[in-house]
Amino acid sequence: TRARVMAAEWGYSPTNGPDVWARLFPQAGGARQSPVDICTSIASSDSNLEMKKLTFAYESQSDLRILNTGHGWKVEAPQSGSRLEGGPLGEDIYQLEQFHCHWGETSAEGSEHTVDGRAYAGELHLVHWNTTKYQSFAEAAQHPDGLAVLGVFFDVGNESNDEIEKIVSTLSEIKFKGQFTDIPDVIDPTTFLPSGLGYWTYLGSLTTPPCNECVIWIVYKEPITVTEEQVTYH
Ligand SMILES: NS(=O)(=O)c1ccc(NCc2ccco2)cc1
Ligand SMILES: [Zn+2]
Repeated sequence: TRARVMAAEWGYSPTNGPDVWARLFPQAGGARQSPVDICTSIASSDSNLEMKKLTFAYESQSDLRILNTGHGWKVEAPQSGSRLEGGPLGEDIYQLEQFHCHWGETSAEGSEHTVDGRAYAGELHLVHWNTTKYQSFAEAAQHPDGLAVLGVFFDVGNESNDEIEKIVSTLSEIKFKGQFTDIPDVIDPTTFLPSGLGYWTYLGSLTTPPCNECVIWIVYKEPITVTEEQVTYH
């Protein structure tokens, strides 16, 4: 049926894009949908967040599987030894499940969140789930505090990012949606994070179908620098 075809083919065109996602993914019409435009003038600084520092600890992994999602790349990186906690996350521990990026046709746009109306060239998402309260990623994605996603903006500059290079250097092997390959290099997700650890946080959702309203968003203020080649389709 049309419903099945639609569910398989959500995208970003006028006929299958965000404006019609709610027809098949009811949560897309909800009250806490992501992405949002971050208006820095009304973002309030919350003293308790400073009290309880956000801390993270990741493992380095090799032979991670990278998938062409049709909208960018996704690296499956379940890390039982990883921990994200503190800041807006209360007393719960969140564990890394995967990381992926959103980018555009040109480096003029591509990020999902915008800051005072400004889009960045792209955006990296490190997706974590609440292992204190839930038994699996899929279960956590059904609850308002189930996931925590770290967002890092990509700024285009002259220096390439060595860790991102390890990832995008494999894309020539997975030119088509659904293809995957293994990244031989050792990847340490810590290296994706900017040096300045200031962030904005809000309660939101998955930014793509099924658009579950289950994400505590933590978006770093400082972008990381990548080259044009590292953040555009080619
Ligand atoms: N861009 S994002 O970080 O908000 C994001 C978007 C979609 C998923 N999908 C993973 C999923 C959860 C339940 C069913 O499928 C995961 C993360
Ligand atoms: Zn994402």
